[in-house]
Amino acid sequence: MACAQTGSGKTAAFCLPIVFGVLREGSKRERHPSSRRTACPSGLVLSPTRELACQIYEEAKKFAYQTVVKVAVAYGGAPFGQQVRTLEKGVDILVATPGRLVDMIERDKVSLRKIRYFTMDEADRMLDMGFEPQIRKIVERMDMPPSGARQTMLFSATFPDDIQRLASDFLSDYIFLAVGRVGSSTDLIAQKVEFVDDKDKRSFLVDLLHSQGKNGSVGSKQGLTLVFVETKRGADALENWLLRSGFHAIAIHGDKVQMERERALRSFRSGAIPIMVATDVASRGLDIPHVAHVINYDLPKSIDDYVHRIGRTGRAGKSGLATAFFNGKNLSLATALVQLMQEANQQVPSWLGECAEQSGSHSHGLARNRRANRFGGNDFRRGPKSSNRSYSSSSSYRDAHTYGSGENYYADPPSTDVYGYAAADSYLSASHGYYDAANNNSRANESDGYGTSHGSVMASGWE
Ligand SMILES: Nc1ncnc2c1ncn2[C@@H]1O[C@H](COP(=O)(O)OP(=O)(O)OP(=O)(O)O)[C@@H](O)[C@H]1O
Repeated sequence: MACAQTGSGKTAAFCLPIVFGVLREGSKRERHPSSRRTACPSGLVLSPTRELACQIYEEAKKFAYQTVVKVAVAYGGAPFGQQVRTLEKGVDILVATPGRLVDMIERDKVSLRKIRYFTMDEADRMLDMGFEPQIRKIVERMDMPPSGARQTMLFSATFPDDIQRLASDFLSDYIFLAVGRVGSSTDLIAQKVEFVDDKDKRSFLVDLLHSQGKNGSVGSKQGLTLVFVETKRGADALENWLLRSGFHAIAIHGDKVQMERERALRSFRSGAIPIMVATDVASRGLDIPHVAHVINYDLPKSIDDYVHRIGRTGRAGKSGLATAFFNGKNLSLATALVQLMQEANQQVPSWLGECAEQSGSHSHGLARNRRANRFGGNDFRRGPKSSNRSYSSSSSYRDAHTYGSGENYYADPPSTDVYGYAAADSYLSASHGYYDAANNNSRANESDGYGTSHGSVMASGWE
């Protein structure tokens, strides 16, 4: 179970080991004994959205470049037959969205019986209410080898406790790996919050875009702006409004046919259309290099969604800007937003601090939970109290607690702040289990020698 901030390079972190594993074991590209046409990949990567599946596929192909490893993609909204024909030629690593995968398995086009590497990207999203039944079906009822017989990797920038608990059903004896402050946004993103009433949002947005420059592009020609709204209808309406106001804008949401979605993304990515209005379909995983500004025209309900949305900028060591329109409807988010901004060294407007205080004990409670859940490599197996525990010595902690597998496996931080966020750059990792490289600037060069039974664990930051 691996957590690292948005834009820090998780795709490579799961693709490379799979490609390496397939190469090491020799690409067999097996077919099902009873049906020569059924593909039996050894690696499976699941993604919550079609666009993200395509992006992972493109990345995985690069990592497998000039090797015998074959990568394929299967996602809904695109012609079934075409994808099947590719699979029939043989595939080692299949990247898929859950719905299309289930369809392919049920039609005997794919079998999971040879899976050795199973990855869920955006795993917390994959295991929330929307996807969990499908994932359970894929993992538990579709011939996939059991958890001990395959390597299972779950990746996300956010990992709430309840989802971790659920995820452990799919894992056996696993390591929790955290790089950076889990669930937090990177301080490469400058976060601004403006108080804007619903009725003023359009004119506020237009002013903001005008101040950015011609056509709403940020700075240089390629500076792109991504505007998040709550609903599909809202996305279309705002796209129309922006077009009528003289901006080049395009909308992307789940009600558009796949070709339109892909066209929108292509035009935005290339800079031909510098403003994209999106629902949460574009909030996770998408890596669009020149997104300079993310605007939360409508704030999401959960702070984790906010973290993923603003994470479309400030990627791969670059800086970015995120602006949120906040009003009375967003009070329940105030406390978590204030905390998040403080943790990322952002200036919090005094009125927002007051909103957080006014929003009352309910959200304070939420915030406390979040704090306990978020930092210091917040492996839920450590228990809720761990965030406030002071670690006087690693051995006393190790003696006091043992998790799941019955092994002692800790990487105890020499010191933690009140969030349980380890201040140290790196520290011991024991034989198995929990590992936390707590500093985003963790030093790859100094991180050798973390002897784990899985081999050494490298934590690479941006410096
Ligand atoms: N070692 C590296 N050096 C430079 N760039 C890198 C490195 N690793 C990854 N990148 C680049 O960083 C960008 C972000 O990577 P990636 O999309 O994998 O992030 P992520 O952690 O999965 O983010 P998210 O949580 O938003 O899905 C990509 O453009 C990728 O090519």
